[in-house]
Amino acid sequence: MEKLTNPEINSWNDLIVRPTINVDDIEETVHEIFTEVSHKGDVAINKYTELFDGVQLSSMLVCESEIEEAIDSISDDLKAAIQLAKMNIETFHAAQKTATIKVVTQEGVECWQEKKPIQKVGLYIPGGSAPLFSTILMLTVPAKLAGCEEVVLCTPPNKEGKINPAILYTAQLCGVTKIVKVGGIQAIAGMTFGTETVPKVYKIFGPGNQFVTVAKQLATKYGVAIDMPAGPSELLVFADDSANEAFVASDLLSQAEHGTDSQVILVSTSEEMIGKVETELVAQLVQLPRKEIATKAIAHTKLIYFDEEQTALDFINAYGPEHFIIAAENETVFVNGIQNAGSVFIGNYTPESAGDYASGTNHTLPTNGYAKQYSGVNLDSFLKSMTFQKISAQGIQTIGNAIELMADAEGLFAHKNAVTIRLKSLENND
Ligand SMILES: NC(=O)c1ccc[n+]([C@@H]2O[C@H](COP(=O)([O-])OP(=O)(O)OC[C@H]3O[C@@H](n4cnc5c(N)ncnc54)[C@H](O)[C@@H]3O)[C@@H](O)[C@H]2O)c1
Ligand SMILES: N[C@H](CO)Cc1c[nH]c[nH+]1
Ligand SMILES: [Zn+2]
Repeated sequence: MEKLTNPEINSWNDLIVRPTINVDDIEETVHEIFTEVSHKGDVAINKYTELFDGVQLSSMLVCESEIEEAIDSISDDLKAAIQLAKMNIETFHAAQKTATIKVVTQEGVECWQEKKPIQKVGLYIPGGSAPLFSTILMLTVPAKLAGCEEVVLCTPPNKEGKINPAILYTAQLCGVTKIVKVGGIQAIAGMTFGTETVPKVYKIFGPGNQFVTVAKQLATKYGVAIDMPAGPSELLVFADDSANEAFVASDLLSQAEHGTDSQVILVSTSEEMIGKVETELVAQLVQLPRKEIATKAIAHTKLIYFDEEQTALDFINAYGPEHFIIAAENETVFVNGIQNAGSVFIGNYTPESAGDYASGTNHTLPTNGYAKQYSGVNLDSFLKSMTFQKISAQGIQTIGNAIELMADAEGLFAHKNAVTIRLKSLENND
């Protein structure tokens, strides 16, 4: 952990760098695997599953009996919890539906915009260090609400070639019909190029480690869209003296336990609170089953003191955290002033875990500062906006001359002529 006091603005660029592996090294591996999967399909996928996941699979596809077995093995309490979360996520995402926008811009010129589902989508569900079945809810619920026709789910198998039962239960609950046992770069490559078993999709969604995130970014070069770079988890908490240090430490550890490359940061205008949280972190850390992972993540934690709330807020906006918790007396300043964050959690009783699982918001969010330009997954992520227009004879007479003049000025005669020919035809009929 590093403690900093009023860091100068010219040092912020260094402070906001995430503890990630060198992307250049990963890029080389990603390129290699993409090339091989594009040429050899399933053979290449199986090779990399054996290499990275340590298992040789007889079939990549999850079969019906595996799903039935999984359903039987999940407790009723867990099933009820998953169903409650699904209901809240559905309620929140269904409310994001918008009506068609229809406007008559000039008499006889009618324009409208409608949303259409992306027909084929691929969902990546992380499974390397923890089976994130909650991510299935976050991705399938909006995909189904949007009306996507083909939904394929990829997730890595364990060393026995199996998928965690909670992943299978949640997938069938959400109506996923194709579950492929493949993870990491090879999964993203499969959904990018299509193989004998993995369908090619139009857009890939979902979080993952740095290998997955770099692979998703490369997929865009091959014409596949992605939701956003959603890599190793991050949390930034602003806490003043009104915060509860035990709550703050528990939140920071909740994201630190995701992976050794997670980053959690505390920003405060109270030196006393920083000290209290530090003590709590040490006390709570030793009790965690995943303390080895969390300890490594906490090693790159920064505890930053600022004299002024406004400077603290400026720093937070420069950092652009995936998750931002506000535990402050003056919470409105932060709620109104935050510009760059994936998801915001307000007050002492809003743990980040609530958004991870069950409050209703989506947990697939931009990391590594991408909250400055990307939104988290939402209903619109699964839709495209299409525009339509219908112009009457009267309408083309109203705007035709403007089009002719503009086309002429751009030196595009054929554009101009497409209007002129119609105007002349109308004149001749008069
Ligand atoms: N930003 C978000 O919205 C969000 C949400 C949930 C989780 N996450 C993050 O997702 C990540 C999940 O990571 P994970 O590792 O547990 O699961 P994962 O499924 O993303 O990755 C596991 C796969 O990585 C591949 N792999 C492992 N080592 C490799 C190597 N050396 N070279 C090439 N490929 C390799 C393997 O194929 C393996 O199947 C965590 O970092 C977590 O913080 C982010
Ligand atoms: N915190 C993760 C997003 O960064 C999501 C998650 C899933 N399960 C638990 N947490
Ligand atoms: Zn989490």
